[in-house]
Amino acid sequence: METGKGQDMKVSCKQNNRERNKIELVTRNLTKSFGELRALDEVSIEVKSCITLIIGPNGSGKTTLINVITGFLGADKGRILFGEKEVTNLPPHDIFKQGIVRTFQTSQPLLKLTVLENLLIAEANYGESIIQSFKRNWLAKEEALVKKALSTLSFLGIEHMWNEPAMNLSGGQLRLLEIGRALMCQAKLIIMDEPIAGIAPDLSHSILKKIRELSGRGISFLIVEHRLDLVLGYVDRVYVMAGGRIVAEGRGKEVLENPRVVEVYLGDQG
Ligand SMILES: Nc1ncnc2c1ncn2[C@@H]1O[C@H](COP(=O)(O)OP(=O)(O)OP(=O)(O)O)[C@@H](O)[C@H]1O
Repeated sequence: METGKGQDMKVSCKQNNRERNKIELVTRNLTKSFGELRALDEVSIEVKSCITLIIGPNGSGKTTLINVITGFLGADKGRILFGEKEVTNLPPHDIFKQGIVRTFQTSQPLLKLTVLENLLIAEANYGESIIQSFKRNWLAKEEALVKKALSTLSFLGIEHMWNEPAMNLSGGQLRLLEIGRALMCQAKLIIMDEPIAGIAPDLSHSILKKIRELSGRGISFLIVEHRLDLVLGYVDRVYVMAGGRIVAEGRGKEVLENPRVVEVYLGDQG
């Protein structure tokens, strides 16, 4: 990994409180409708440089929020700021270039590539400047890139699989690979939709621990996850959505004590 950019996996750089409270991403009154349905209704959140979790019953607007933040859907109203920069309704590739990286399930063609190739491709996709510098000094660049990829795999604990087709990885290892691909893209904020869905508890805890460690090294996370029993112990801030609105917010497990949260979840079961 590159040194001095907060992503060197060998360097411990625990954040102080002020850094952890730095606001990375802000949404202000974000609104999105599908026909008559208001999927997002004046959603205002602050994602600080830590782990922020969004929870809520099915259909409450969590994925729509992620889609609008990452430019996959346009907002009807409202603003999104990343650092000082306005990113509202920018196309996905421009939002990606700002350092907001969304993880996706590894696609079918990528599953045929090796684990290492998956990381190298992620970095190569990062933008023209890298491709240009690659042309200028390709050997040194390639060496550095492979070193960075192997270091990332080692941090994630899947370095022994480097030469295996990604399709040979377990579900949990694939999630780690998705994180690895985001790290190769110099992500400042990683957005993950259900990172531990369908993963056994032991491996889920391993994934969440890695996320926690990365957060301590300056990478922010915005996570949507339904498995509250597993995830709540790892996050710093929780927003609860229902009917397209933020109905509660709090720190970790304490949010579940909020009567409004109990109400929306009980309503979901009924
Ligand atoms: N492309 C779309 N066209 C029409 N309606 C949509 C579209 N995408 C989402 N919706 C609707 O918007 C509402 C919010 O959906 P969204 O997927 O954001 O909820 P969610 O909280 O992510 O749900 P889940 O936890 O089940 O994934 C739902 O009523 C959904 O049916």
